[in-house]
Amino acid sequence: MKEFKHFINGQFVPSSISKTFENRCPVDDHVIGLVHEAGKADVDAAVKSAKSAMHGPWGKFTQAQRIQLLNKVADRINERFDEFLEAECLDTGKPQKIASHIDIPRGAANFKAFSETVANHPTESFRMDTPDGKGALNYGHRSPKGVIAVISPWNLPLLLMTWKVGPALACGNTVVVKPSEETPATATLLGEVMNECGVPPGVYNVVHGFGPNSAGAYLTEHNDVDAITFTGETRTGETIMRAASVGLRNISMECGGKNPGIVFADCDMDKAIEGTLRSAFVNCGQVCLGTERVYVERPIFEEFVARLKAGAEQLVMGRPEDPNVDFGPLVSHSHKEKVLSYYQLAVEEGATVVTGGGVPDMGEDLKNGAWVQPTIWTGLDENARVIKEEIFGPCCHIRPFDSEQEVIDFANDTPYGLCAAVWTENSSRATRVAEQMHVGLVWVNSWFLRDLRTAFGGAKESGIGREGGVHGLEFYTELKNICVKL
Ligand SMILES: NC(=O)c1ccc[n+]([C@@H]2O[C@H](COP(=O)([O-])OP(=O)(O)OC[C@H]3O[C@@H](n4cnc5c(N)ncnc54)[C@H](O)[C@@H]3O)[C@@H](O)[C@H]2O)c1
Ligand SMILES: O=C/C=C/C=C(\O)C(=O)O
Repeated sequence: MKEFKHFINGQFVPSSISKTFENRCPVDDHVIGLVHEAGKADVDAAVKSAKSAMHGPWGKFTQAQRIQLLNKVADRINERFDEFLEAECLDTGKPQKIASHIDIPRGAANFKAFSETVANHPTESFRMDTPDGKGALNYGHRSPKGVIAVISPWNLPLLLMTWKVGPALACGNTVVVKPSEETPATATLLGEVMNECGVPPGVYNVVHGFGPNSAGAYLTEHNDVDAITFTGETRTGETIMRAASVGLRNISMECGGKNPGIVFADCDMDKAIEGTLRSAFVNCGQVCLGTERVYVERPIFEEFVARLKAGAEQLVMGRPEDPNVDFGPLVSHSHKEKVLSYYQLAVEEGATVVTGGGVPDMGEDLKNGAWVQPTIWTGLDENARVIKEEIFGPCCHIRPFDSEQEVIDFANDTPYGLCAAVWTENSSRATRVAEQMHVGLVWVNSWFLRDLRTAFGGAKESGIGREGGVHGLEFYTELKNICVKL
């Protein structure tokens, strides 16, 4: 039986409390392996090793040396691409067709992109006058924060974890990663890659386990953790912020969303349908940036609903390794129960089910998997819970609108503020609407088109802070002003 151990100080180590839990594949519920659960002592050891590594060879590396090493890590992920792909798809059930284009290449790219940013970013400098006429020179100096705790979710495990580990290491920090209990595999595999590339022991550590009273809580409450970067649910983010308040440790929060898609009658209909289909259903709807509320201008409403329904019904479900498959199961049975409870609630709240709404018949072979149907609703009131709460499944509600102001109000009427997609061929309108969205990211005539140099993060309950490009430097480094009297 495969075992997923902690990776501490360059070594794979078992649970100090001799506890393991099963890692199951959501495609058919088979057991992939046993995950070692961290006790407090394991987390202590990981944090200690990360702290010591700051004072070892890693702490003395030049920026160029660090960058060279991280480029090597990226290359090695690509060399072991098939292993990462298989591990990610077993854990999540997602189609290889998707993970081979998104998760694994981005997992590697995250190490290169942030190295480049750090290498090429200037620090500020201000020359000032002084009464003696000789002046003074101020300049900014960035140093690593220290030990960064990385708490990551299960939906894009390698991508979202390396999106934080890449910049953290590029800036010279060390990390302790707590991957989601649902998806321990790729974070563990990355430990092997770190060793193969010669990354010093203690720079990258992984502890496995759950949130409350387990690895997640032990790590975020640990005194020697200098800053915490988190991606996951907003309510979990609140708990982590409370933990971070002790010792006034910095946080970066990327949380939930209930993102609107706004489709104007003057859109390119083919593009809007293709983009909305992806934004609602890719990764079985388990993307924080996904669209769960679609607003369509009334003249094209009927046609849009019919075409989105046709597209949803053409999605091919099946095993990850089948190249024709574009739709996998949800990540787990507990998540399936949550999503199905919203499918039921939608009907209770008065929705018309346009397509889906239940569990597909996947045949004998896959009957134990966490499968649900892609689902589209119409007819709900804007105050319905299904319109207000993040479901994180392959579903969306479509509502007609009559004016630009009306749809802006609908779109913003949510506690979340992660992203929005606007579909129109009128560029003035696109800009006008985009600027009025209370979110961190807007896509016009596209969705999930990512340039790693740009700011990424959410407004309102979708997050605090921005990562990406130079923006991550604010979080991953301590900026010091040095004033030199001339
Ligand atoms: N904004 C973004 O960039 C972004 C990206 C992806 C996912 N998400 C959000 O993530 C959620 C789905 O992921 P999830 O279900 O894994 O989220 P989650 O909040 O349940 O778990 C995320 C991580 O936090 C850990 N955790 C849970 N409780 C904890 C605690 N008390 N202390 C410390 N750690 C704890 C979990 O073990 C896991 O590793 C959705 O809400 C989605 O919108 C946001
Ligand atoms: O589920 C959320 C997806 C987030 C994507 C990114 O953070 C990214 O592309 O960098």
